[in-house]
Parts: sequence; C-alpha cells; structure tokens
Amino acid sequence: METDLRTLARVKEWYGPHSSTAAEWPVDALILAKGTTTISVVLPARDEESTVGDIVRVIRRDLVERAPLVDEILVVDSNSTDATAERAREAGARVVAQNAVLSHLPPLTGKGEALWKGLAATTGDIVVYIDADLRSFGAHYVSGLVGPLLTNSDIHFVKATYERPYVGADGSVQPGGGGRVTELVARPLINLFWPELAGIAQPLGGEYAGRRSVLEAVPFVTEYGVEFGLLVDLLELVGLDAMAQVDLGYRTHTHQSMTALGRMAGQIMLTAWSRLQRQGRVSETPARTMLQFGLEGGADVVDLAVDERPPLASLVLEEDVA
Ligand SMILES: O=c1ccn([C@@H]2O[C@H](COP(=O)(O)OP(=O)(O)O)[C@@H](O)[C@H]2O)c(=O)[nH]1
Ligand SMILES: O=C(O)[C@@H](COP(=O)(O)O)O[C@H]1O[C@H](CO)[C@@H](O)[C@H](O)[C@H]1O
Repeated sequence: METDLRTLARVKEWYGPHSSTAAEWPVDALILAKGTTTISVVLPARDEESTVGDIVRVIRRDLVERAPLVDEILVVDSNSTDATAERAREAGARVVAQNAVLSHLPPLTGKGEALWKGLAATTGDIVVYIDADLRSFGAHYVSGLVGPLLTNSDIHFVKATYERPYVGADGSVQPGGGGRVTELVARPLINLFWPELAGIAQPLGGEYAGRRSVLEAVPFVTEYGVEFGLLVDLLELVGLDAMAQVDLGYRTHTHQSMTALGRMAGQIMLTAWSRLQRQGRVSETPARTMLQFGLEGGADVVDLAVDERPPLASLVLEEDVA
C-alpha cells in the first residue's frame, strides 16, 4: 500500500506540469518555435479509403499550405485491398507500401510494422502518428501533439488524450463507450505493473508524437501491441518526466468487432507479459493461441503472437558496419 501511495503521489506530481490542451499550442506560435526542426506525419492505413483522404487534406491545407508546420505527410499502405493508396495520393500524401520499405528484410505484419516502416521511410526530427480511420480529425491533433516537443527539449514523447465515445453502426453515440481495450485491458495492466504510467489516460490511443532520436532507439512490437510496447519501453528509456500528454478534445473512429478486439487484447497481454519477462518479473512463457467462438456457432483457434522490430538505429548501425 505504501508503494502504491508513493507512486500515486509521483503520478500526481507529474500530471500537472506535463498535461496541456491543444488550444495551448496555437500554430503561429509553433511556427516561431519550430526553427529548423522538421516534422513528419505518418498515417498507418489498412483499408481506410473512406477516411484517409479527408485527414490528409486537412493536414495539407492547414499545416503545410496555410502554415508551414508539417514538412512531410506519409501514408503507409498496410496491405490495403481497397483504394486507400489512391485516395491518399489524390489528397496530397506520399504513399509507400508497407512491404516496400526496407524490403530486404522479411516482412512482418500489422499496425506496429506499418509504424516502424513509416519511421524508416521519413526523415523528420519529430514524427507524429495519426490513425487513418479517424472521423473527428482536426489540424489541432497534430499541432497539439508537437507543441510540447517544439517548446521543451526535456520532452521526448507526447500522447493524446480525448473523450472517446462509442459510435454505433446506427449512428448512436455512447459517451465514454470507446477505448474498450484501453479500459478493460491496458489501463488495468498499467496500474498493476507500471503504475508510473497511470496518469496517461489513453495509453492505446493511436495519436502520439516523439523525437526521431528516441523513436529509433526502441523496438516496435508488431500488430496491436505497438502502443503498449512503446509506452513501457519509453518509460524505461527516457523516464516519465520526458513524457507529456495533450488533450485533443474528442476522438471518434471506425470501431472493430468484439472478436477483433479480443485478439487485440490478447496481443496487448502478450506484449505486457514480454516486458515483465524482460524485467525479470515473471518467468513462465504463456501460450500464444486463443479459442474464439463465432456468432453463428463454431470456434476458431487464433494466433495472438506478436513479433517485434529492433530499434531502427541498431539496424542502421549494422548496415553502416556492413
Ligand atoms: O495491419 C494494420 C492494422 C491497422 N492499421 C491502421 O492502424 C490504425 C488503427 O488501426 P484500427 O483502426 O484497426 O484499430 P482500432 O482503432 O480499431 O483499435 C488505422 O489507421 C488502421 O488502418 C494498419 O496500418 N495496419
Ligand atoms: O483504445 C482501444 O481500446 C482500441 C479500441 O477502441 P474502441 O473500443 O473501438 O473505441 O483502440 C486503440 O487501440 C489500438 C491498440 O493499441 C490502437 O492501435 C488504436 O490506434 C486505438 O484506436
């Protein structure tokens, strides 16, 4: 109990000075603070033809043409089967196919692979990750996230926080109903094993920004383990005081099914477990499959396994040596 109280005091001490809102980071002030710092926005996109174009258009209009804050917009086409790449190009993004980046390496899968390839395919000093399925995107998502990084050299990583309603297929809105895996899996795991991170309200949120030097120094877990893995690994690398969070207001996106989120939850649990093993806190190696039951009866064994890419900097070093 004593430790818990100490940790909670630590989180409370961190929360105030490291939390802000998007409105505190007006674009004109950021342009002045930017100087020669370059900024890349990376959107991982798998079958997001209906939303990716609008997001790219807003970034281009508001943060490239009207105010030169963003230097590069990259959409990572993550094995899409729809017109994601075309919609993104039409809107003005550079598009790379996930498997075409560092193609001499055997391809891995999922969102974490898309983000790591996006880091490798861009050059910005600051990298901003924005999901491509957002329905509530505004330019303040990007300006809010880069604000602390452009104005405070002690900050290396910024996570978004927001209200996350669940929007049903019929358009019904359930306030606070979104972020199901965040609330049911990620935040409990964080509070049990990494309570220093408990002040980060949306640990799985897909909008965040970091200094390239730091993002290239940590591994990227594949699939949907990437956000959880980054938080734990960055806590170890740079510490809580190098992290900040910015309230972007409101986030709506395309929701996945409970079956898909069940797999996501399993991937995040395996990611957490792998970090506990690395930290010598658990020893057993868990199974990596799960039996899932379909709505129409029947059952499938699904593979929850996540892989991970090494820190990009280590790869570049090896290649230099080679
Ligand atoms: O293999 C994948 C899975 C997801 N994504 C992208 O990552 C973001 C978040 O994924 P998703 O919407 O599936 O997760 P959710 O937000 O529902 O948790 C979206 O832009 C997806 O298109 C991706 O690039 N590759
Ligand atoms: O936060 C969550 O619980 C999940 C699911 O959100 P919803 O319950 O569909 O609003 O969404 C996030 O989780 C993924 C895994 O970390 C991220 O990759 C997504 O960007 C994020 O939307």
